[in-house]
Amino acid sequence: MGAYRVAVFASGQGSNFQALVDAAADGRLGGAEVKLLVSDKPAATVVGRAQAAGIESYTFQPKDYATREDYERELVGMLREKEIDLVVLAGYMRLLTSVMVEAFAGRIINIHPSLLPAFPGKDAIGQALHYGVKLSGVTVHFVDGGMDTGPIIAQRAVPLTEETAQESLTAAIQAEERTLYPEVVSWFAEGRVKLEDRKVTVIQR
Ligand SMILES: Nc1nc2c(c(=O)[nH]1)N[C@@H](CN(C=O)c1ccc(C(=O)N[C@@H](CCC(=O)O)C(=O)O)cc1)CN2
Ligand SMILES: NCC(=O)N[C@@H]1O[C@H](COP(=O)([O-])[O-])[C@@H](O)[C@H]1O
Repeated sequence: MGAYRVAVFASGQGSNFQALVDAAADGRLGGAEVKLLVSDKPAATVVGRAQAAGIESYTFQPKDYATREDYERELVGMLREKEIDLVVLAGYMRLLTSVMVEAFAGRIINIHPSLLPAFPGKDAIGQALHYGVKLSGVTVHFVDGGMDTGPIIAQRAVPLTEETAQESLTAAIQAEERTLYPEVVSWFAEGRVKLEDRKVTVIQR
């Protein structure tokens, strides 16, 4: 049996992508390999990170397709052809339709910069600051048909003080993300994640 094959979907800077690539190189990804980067933003920084790491990237522009389903059907075909085991969304800023969600049921995860179900969607950090929470954090969850509504796999808390501003909270959250996401992917590579209804269990080694 070959290595556990991961495709990362990203639209922006790619710090989570880089953390996953670095973890694989350091042997901290449970034997998984990042085999592909997919981006809807061909000029995004993350694409340059993939090129620098020697990882294949596939970019597309949603405006070139009549519907989301059209480009997702192409993505599904490619992911199957490359025998991808797990789709890891890492700052991928497009809603997935049932085409992707059903084709990779139980094999698509996302990282979100809040303690879901609080502050789903865009600008979760800004939402948390505006609300005045004393504790925010990071969530890794399964991706389902809703926006950030899938079963929760792992969470890490990040405290706020009166001095916490957007920049410092973003830095603290992204530091937690860079540690948590590789750990969660390694659990999948080791076959230790079980999902029953909405209950997620990670089997201890
Ligand atoms: N079916 C699902 N798809 C996605 C999920 C999910 O839980 N279920 N998570 C998101 C990630 N995400 C926040 O975590 C997110 C993605 C997309 C958007 C959004 O408003 N996108 C717009 C386009 C924005 C743009 O082009 O810049 C859109 O899709 O029309 C907000 C939050 C990933 N997908
Ligand atoms: N709603 C999704 C969302 O807000 N995702 C967030 O986008 C950032 C991507 O950073 P990166 O491109 O440096 O990995 C990450 O902080 C991730 O949690």
